[in-house]
Amino acid sequence: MTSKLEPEERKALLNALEDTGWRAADGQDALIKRLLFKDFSAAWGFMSQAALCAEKMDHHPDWRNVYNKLEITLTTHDCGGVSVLDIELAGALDSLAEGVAEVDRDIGRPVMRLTEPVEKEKD
Ligand SMILES: C[C@H](O)[C@H](O)[C@H]1CNC2=NC(N)=NC(=O)C2=N1
Repeated sequence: MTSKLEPEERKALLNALEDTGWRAADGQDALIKRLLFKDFSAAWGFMSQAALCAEKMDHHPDWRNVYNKLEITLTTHDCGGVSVLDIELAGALDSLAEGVAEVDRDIGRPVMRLTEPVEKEKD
């Protein structure tokens, strides 16, 4: 069973990853990163490659894609937190994203919506 990173190790590894846009997620023991692509095809192309890579690593991202945006969350179910497997997958995804995506550092924004809220019709 994979174990959670010890606090000191987690801090050091996360510090290094923060330069590439990864953050500790809010309200969940996980890593999160948002990427921006030229268009949907570029996002999907990356996701296809990333899926094959994740499958090889037997460690898989939680992700949400809206057109050219991708929000990736990494966590390890077995231990209910961030393990070395998340750090390794984060590094592999960063290599695949090089040159095809830019980091969306505007992490303070609300989570992407599938649709804009519909304005209620007035009687
Ligand atoms: C049974 C299988 O090995 C596990 O479910 C693997 C598969 N992919 C996984 N992916 C992620 N992100 N976390 C896990 O703990 C995990 N566990």
